[in-house]
Amino acid sequence: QSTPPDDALYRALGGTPGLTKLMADFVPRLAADPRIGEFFKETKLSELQKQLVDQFCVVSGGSCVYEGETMKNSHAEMKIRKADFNALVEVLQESMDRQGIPFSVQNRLLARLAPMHRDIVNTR
Ligand code: HEM
Repeated sequence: QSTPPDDALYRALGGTPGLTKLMADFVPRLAADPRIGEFFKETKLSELQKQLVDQFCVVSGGSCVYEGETMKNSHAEMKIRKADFNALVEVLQESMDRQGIPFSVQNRLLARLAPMHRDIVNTR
């Protein structure tokens, strides 16, 4: 018998409805960000938004299926610096603030995203 997934963080984020609202705010802000908006100029934002909802659901312990690419493959063609990664995290924090997500919940999510920098940041 397998242990049930710990979905406490997923629930604290408001489940799929909460994540859907969060990404609806976050993705347009990313695309408009003066520091990193340029990266997204060829991106179909509605598709990215959907992939992010699924990915954040999985990362936070919800029972979703993420069908997108690995972080390594999806970012390989872009030259992403640590500063770009940090800028994205800042925009995400702004969006989480706007959704009223408590700071402790924000930090639990960010702790699960942080290790992804190894696959995403590929340029000095
Ligand atoms: C924790 C940090 C990040 C996470 C969790 C993340 C997650 C994702 C996901 C799930 C996708 C979709 C992959 C797919 O459709 O198969 C994606 C695509 C993309 N990411 Fe990230 N990403 C992160 C950081 C960054 C950073 C720092 C940049 C650039 C500043 C960036 C730029 C992009 C772009 C431009 C695409 C779309 C590629 C396309 O048009 O198909 N990402 N990311």
